[in-house]
Amino acid sequence: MFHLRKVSRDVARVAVKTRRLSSAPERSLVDLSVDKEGIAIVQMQRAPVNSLNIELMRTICDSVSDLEKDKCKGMILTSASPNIFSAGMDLMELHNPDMKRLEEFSKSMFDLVLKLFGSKIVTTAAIDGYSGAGACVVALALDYRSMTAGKARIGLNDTAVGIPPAKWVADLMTRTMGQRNTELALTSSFMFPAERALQVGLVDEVAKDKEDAVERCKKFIKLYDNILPAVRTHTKLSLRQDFIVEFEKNREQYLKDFMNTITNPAFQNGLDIYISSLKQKKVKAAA
Ligand SMILES: CCCCC/C=C\CCC/C=C/CC(=O)SCCNC(=O)CCNC(=O)[C@H](O)C(C)(C)COP(=O)(O)OP(=O)(O)OC[C@H]1O[C@@H](n2cnc3c(N)ncnc32)[C@H](O)[C@@H]1OP(=O)(O)O
Repeated sequence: MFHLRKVSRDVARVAVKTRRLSSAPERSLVDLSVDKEGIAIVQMQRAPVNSLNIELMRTICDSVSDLEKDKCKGMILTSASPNIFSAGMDLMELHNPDMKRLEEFSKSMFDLVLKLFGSKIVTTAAIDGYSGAGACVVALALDYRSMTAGKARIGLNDTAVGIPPAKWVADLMTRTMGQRNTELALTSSFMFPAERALQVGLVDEVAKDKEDAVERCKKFIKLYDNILPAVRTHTKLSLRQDFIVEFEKNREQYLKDFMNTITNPAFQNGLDIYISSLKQKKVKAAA
């Protein structure tokens, strides 16, 4: 939890609205606060591993929209879970899914990626722990990433579970890491420690701990203090327009591809085994 000296009225309104959007009224899925300089911290708190289900993705998406409306300077996406930024897509959403919900899930995922990638404000992530697959995609959609050294790993491990990454996912990674590094990362499903992630450009800075990661994000956001926000946004979006246009154009196809992948019986069998192995790990650890 961050202790902020002053929270504006606007921010209080944002926080209330965000809380209402949560699927669990008694406990918000994100903790949202804004400091006196207009920098927001959007802290995911969907225990135990911040797996991205529909509700968490929508809550993040709506939080960013609210921050944009309130003309926030920038946002820092981070996590309340110790040692885990996010475990990626919620596997329970993908396992024996209800078709209607799966479609909603897919839409929420696309909406989130587009919202983050095309956001008017400066978007950053303080990554303090595991950030695999879907979580890495979310991080890649932001402007800047700082990651703590140590046990934390980041990467797109789709091929390790037998799935070729979607074209838009590869495109997103290529924009950040270049063709060669993306090719190596995606074909090997390598999960990068912070120092290696920095070398290939997957993250921008290595931090010593979460607090340091957050501070580095703030410093990055403040780099824009002397640039007119409208000019910065215009420049950013004109450089990103090709990806956004291509995504919108192919969105229906991406949806179909996603639905086909998930509903493929071979994928479901593999997922069965994968989920059992995750549960088994816990049983073994307890023994
Ligand atoms: C499938 C995509 C097709 C193509 C789509 C196209 C584009 C999509 C964009 C990119 C694709 C993304 C796909 C994904 O993101 S799939 C998810 C990938 N994530 C993982 O494989 C991570 C799996 N989890 C772990 O490795 C570990 O849990 C950990 C995150 C490293 C944390 O380890 P630890 O602290 O030891 O905690 P546990 O392992 O004991 O887990 C606690 C608890 O949480 C459950 N859990 C873990 N991960 C997930 C998850 N992703 N979804 C749902 N639930 C998860 C785990 O089963 C434990 O539950 P129980 O307490 O009930 O046992």
